[in-house]
Amino acid sequence: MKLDTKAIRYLTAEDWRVLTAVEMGSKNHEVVPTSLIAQISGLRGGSGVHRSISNLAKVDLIAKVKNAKYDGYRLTYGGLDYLALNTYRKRKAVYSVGNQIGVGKESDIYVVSDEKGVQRVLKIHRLGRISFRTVKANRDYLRNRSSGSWMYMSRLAAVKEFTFMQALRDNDFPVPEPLSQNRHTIVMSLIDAFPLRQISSVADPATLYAQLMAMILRLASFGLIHGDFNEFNILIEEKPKDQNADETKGHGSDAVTVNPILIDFPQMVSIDHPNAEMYFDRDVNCIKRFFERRFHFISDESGPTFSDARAELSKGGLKRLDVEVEASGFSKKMAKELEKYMGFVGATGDGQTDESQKQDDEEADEDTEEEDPSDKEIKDGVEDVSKQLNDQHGRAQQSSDTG
Ligand SMILES: Nc1ncnc2c1ncn2[C@@H]1O[C@H](COP(=O)(O)OP(=O)(O)OP(=O)(O)O)[C@@H](O)[C@H]1O
Repeated sequence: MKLDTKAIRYLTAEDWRVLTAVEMGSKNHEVVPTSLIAQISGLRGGSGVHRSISNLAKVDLIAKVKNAKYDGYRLTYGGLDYLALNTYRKRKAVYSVGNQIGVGKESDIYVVSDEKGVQRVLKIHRLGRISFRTVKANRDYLRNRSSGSWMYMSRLAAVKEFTFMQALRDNDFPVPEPLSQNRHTIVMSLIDAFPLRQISSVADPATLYAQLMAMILRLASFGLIHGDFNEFNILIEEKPKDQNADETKGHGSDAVTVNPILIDFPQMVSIDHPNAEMYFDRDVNCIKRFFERRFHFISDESGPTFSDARAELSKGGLKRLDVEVEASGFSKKMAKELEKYMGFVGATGDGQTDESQKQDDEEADEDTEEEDPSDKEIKDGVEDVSKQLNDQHGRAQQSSDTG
């Protein structure tokens, strides 16, 4: 679905209250009865509630659902988008929404501006929008999920991305600046660069290759494995070597430095994760394979191994970011829930070969029974996340399940 902001300026204060009420009601009702919407919004009795409900339904921010027992409404992704945008507007994080610049498998990327006209990136997570082609085993499971459970998973993905981006940025990793997070979305700085995937040649592949391998190892030294390190998730920023250099020298091989920027880490895991070694090797091999195919570059060295990664970690002296993120907003419980989902959709990264995809599908198959989250779990989860989101600023949560 597309983000269509046309209707946003026509919503009245009452419409916003009703939209918020539908969201709140969704926490424990898959279909929110009209009477509950009226009650939560505090607009009881007047014709206002009904007018707002019909306004919101007309522009698809809520949708009418006929239940066996009663009729009611559910929030749509459009409604959730509007609520997030309204929060950003109040926080002065986003003033206007511009063009869509990216469509990921499960996200939409927009350029937005703040009040001063500074451009930023709004990333909207849309889990559940997977390509059913790639999902063999769990097709029915996925189709039968309620929209609320997708929204919940999308929130988890946004919280994960924001928490990791903050931790990485704080430790001088080249990632966009995380600016704000709300619901299923994040706002980050705009990187003026192309994905590695779109780059047909580089002046010095050996240097870029070494930079990328060093980044994989440096992540490990902080306790992290990326898990999806590939040409889609790395932007290549080219900067003149000497900012004051004479422009007439042009941008030949000596005139630019090449900075890889990591923009996406949907599968980042701890180096202590049971599959850490597999993820690590896959990251290394992804880059090797890409450099060979695209730049016909083969390194003399075999590339870092998982024991190199472990050795980096045991040098010590650095923070354990895998532990830090758990304490600062993305708990182990949230990680597990998101991982379950990833297992279901076989969402194992852009850079994977068919073979490993097949393997993952088989693994997901075996786990089907056990991994079906109940409605209760989903509801509890929604509450957890709302709490997390409310608490997010400035508080390092003591997670009870860090052990
Ligand atoms: N901060 C940013 N600055 C500039 N461009 C960005 C930024 N973030 C994302 N993009 C653009 O949007 C595209 C998709 O972004 P991203 O990889 O984060 O989405 P995704 O849904 O995770 O994609 P997929 O799962 O298909 O890899 C990127 O390839 C890039 O071109």
